[in-house]
Amino acid sequence: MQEILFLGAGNMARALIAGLVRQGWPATAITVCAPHAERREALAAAFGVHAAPAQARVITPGSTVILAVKPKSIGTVLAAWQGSLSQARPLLISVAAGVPVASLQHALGEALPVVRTMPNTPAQIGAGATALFASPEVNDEQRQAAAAILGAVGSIHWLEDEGLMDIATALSGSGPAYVLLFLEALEDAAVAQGLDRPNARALTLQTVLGTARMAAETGQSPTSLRHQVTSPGGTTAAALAVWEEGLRSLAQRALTAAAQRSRALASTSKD
Ligand SMILES: NC(=O)C1=CN([C@@H]2O[C@H](COP(=O)(O)OP(=O)(O)OC[C@H]3O[C@@H](n4cnc5c(N)ncnc54)[C@H](OP(=O)(O)O)[C@@H]3O)[C@@H](O)[C@H]2O)C=CC1
Ligand SMILES: O=C(O)[C@@H]1CCC=N1
Repeated sequence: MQEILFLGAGNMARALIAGLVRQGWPATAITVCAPHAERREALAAAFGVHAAPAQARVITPGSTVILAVKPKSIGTVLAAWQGSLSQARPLLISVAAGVPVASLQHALGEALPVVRTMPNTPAQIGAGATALFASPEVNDEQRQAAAAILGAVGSIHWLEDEGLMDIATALSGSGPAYVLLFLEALEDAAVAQGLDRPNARALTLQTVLGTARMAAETGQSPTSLRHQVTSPGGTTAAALAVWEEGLRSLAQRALTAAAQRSRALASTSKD
């Protein structure tokens, strides 16, 4: 199994490591490197991976490096690792929102093979969704290596146009937060109308889970499945009339805002 070095020990590194180890990736083939000892050691304790301080700049040839730091830290981190990356020429997988391959290669000072990805936090239970874009320097073997790593923690979706990474980021990278906000809003509305919180939470969760599974497993379109719930003149139609007042335009505005922010993050990585 190939060696993986994580640069960064935050939320996304944790989600990917949790998912990889849960899916059977050997923990001893994973090293996590970050400046704060508590955070990297917490990952070592939780998952059995190796932890190393940020100064340990050794990269094994043939390994994969996963860049999991904030866009604004990328310039500093790549400058610090430049010598070791240049020598070992590993496959570099970036999970950073908004940061184009060209910016990463500019920071590296050379065109190393880079797979730019946008995973999401359900990766921690093997239920992630990742969009991927490969730079021209990535060979078939490296493409397969990236697919094996991200594919171990969920579904993978290659994009041929890097420009689409911003909308993929807005949809699936940030998407878990939208679904969670929807869960919160439904649960709170039910509680406000008298349902106890444990029942409100359980009914909300199972409704969203069951509906997503039904859509995935039947292969029917969301529109068709929605019609099956909606009796003419019934309760669902009464609620949908309210949702239709704003939900679709809110979805457009929310994804536009996220995609714009993704594009803007590219400039923070050059600081
Ligand atoms: N959170 C999410 O849902 C998603 C995030 N992403 C992307 O993942 C990346 C990380 O996000 P997230 O995990 O949420 O952020 P966090 O702030 O949780 O983690 C950032 C990590 O970067 C580490 N770091 C900072 N400087 C260095 C350095 N010099 N060397 C090594 N590590 C360093 C920090 O170290 P320390 O812990 O020591 O301070 C920290 O562990 C971002 O680019 C984001 O766009 C992509 C998809 C989804
Ligand atoms: O909010 C963010 O910027 C990151 C990228 C996608 C999800 N979280």
